[in-house]
Amino acid sequence: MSNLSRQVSNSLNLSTSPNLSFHSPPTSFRQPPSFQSSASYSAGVAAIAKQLKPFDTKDVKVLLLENVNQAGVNILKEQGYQVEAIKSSLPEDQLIEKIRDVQVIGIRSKTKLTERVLQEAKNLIVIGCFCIGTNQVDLKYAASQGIAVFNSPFSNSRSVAELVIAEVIALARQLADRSMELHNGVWNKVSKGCWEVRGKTLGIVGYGHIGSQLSVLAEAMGMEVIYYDVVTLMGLGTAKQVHSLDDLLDQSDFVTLHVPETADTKNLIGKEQFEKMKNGSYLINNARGKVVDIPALIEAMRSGKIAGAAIDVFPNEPAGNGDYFNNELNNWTKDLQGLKNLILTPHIGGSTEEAQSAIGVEVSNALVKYVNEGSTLGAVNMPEVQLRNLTLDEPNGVRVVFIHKNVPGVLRQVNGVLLNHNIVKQSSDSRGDIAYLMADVSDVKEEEIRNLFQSLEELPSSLRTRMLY
Ligand SMILES: NC(=O)C1=CN([C@@H]2O[C@H](COP(=O)(O)OP(=O)(O)OC[C@H]3O[C@@H](n4cnc5c(N)ncnc54)[C@H](O)[C@@H]3O)[C@@H](O)[C@H]2O)C=CC1
Ligand SMILES: O=C(O)C(=O)COP(=O)(O)O
Repeated sequence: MSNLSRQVSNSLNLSTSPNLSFHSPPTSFRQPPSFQSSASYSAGVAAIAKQLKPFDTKDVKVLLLENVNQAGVNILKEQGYQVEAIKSSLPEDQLIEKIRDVQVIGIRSKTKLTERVLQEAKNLIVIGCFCIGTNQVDLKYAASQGIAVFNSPFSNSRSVAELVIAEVIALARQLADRSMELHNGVWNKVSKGCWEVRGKTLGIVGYGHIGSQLSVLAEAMGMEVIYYDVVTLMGLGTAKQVHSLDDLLDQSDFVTLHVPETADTKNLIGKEQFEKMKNGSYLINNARGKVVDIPALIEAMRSGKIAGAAIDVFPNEPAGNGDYFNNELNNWTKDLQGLKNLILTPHIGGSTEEAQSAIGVEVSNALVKYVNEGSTLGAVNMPEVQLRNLTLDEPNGVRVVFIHKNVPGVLRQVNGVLLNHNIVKQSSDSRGDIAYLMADVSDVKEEEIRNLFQSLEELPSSLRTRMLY
């Protein structure tokens, strides 16, 4: 089959453009990979894994926004994909224009992939969030269109935790103000209102990857650590979980937020919560802009209730470097900029060389595994399904990926379509309304692929079908 040319139209969801012709992967893509399935070994045959490619890889169009790290860009380019990498996010109209054309999009925290945008993304099969948060993507709608979403769940956690440590000390010592004053020629040597952090209590809201990492670092500096989380979690070191957010606010000298943006965390910290915090305590927000009611923070800082704050994330953030951060973006910006002992940073919590290259590699590899092999391992909106490799000694093997509504009777229908072929292996799982099925089928002739594809697409439960070979 490898030498046959394929004419398969875009309506089959096999490629981007209706007019493209499809060819087998070049032989250069069939290098023996380092991984061989354990089953092949156990059979005593060192079978070579077959490198699956859905289409001539240069037909795969990828749009990367928000300055995705070069290590990630390179991985996608090495596959032969057509990669367009842009340093900023795009206004919605330009995003819609571009997303229509691509199978793969990579974004960071800024680009909103709403239902409105995704409705236009007719060719899109997968989204890579080159960051932790996935709140910027309508995950449910994406799944309903058979679009898988991947992220990097912890590659920048350490970077955020270290930034918080820096901020805790900087706030306790009013470091940003002193530095700013001296930049302006003012010598202001003060100790009033400046503290050591040793023995102070750090209250962590959200004890996940970042919160728990931070917990360890803070204890090493001699801080007491308490945390609040909706889930009961084991504290690291001597950190203790408290029963409620109010308990945490009541006991903490520093409150730091590490929750995702959800309906429940919107304005989690507002006027009422500031009143419950200790007099002269500090707030740090590296989570998401909407988690804190900023006008309420401004009031609490003006009154002296809150002695300092560090804010890295904002409800509306500029599209890219060099853009203005002013009242047009958020109508309280000027008031915020006028406050003392307030550290403002441009969403740099995860912005380190280490984190960005690790994220680039991790997410790009997940995208390649999904595009080429159908593996959903690590997907955030689909069940996780993967199959061991097809091997080169299985001639004319085809991998069927069938994303479908999670309703009764589908497996019977799919196996009905595949009736005349040997299903070498099959795996299927569901997550909410969506189910994902992969099957490796042997001895499929070139001309049969289209028919199998069409028969699967015609099943009432079908959301998206892909044939990899
Ligand atoms: N400033 C930056 O550059 C970065 C910001 N982030 C933000 O930090 C967030 C947290 O990241 P991770 O620690 O990796 O996430 P995670 O998912 O590992 O942990 C989040 C924790 O928050 C808890 N949680 C959820 N809702 C809660 C609520 N209402 N009250 C209390 N706890 C709640 C969860 O149970 C979980 O333990 C991300 O979702 C992202 O929005 C992440 C990386 C970089
Ligand atoms: O990882 C996250 O969720 C972050 O907030 C970091 O976002 P960024 O990649 O800097 O746009």
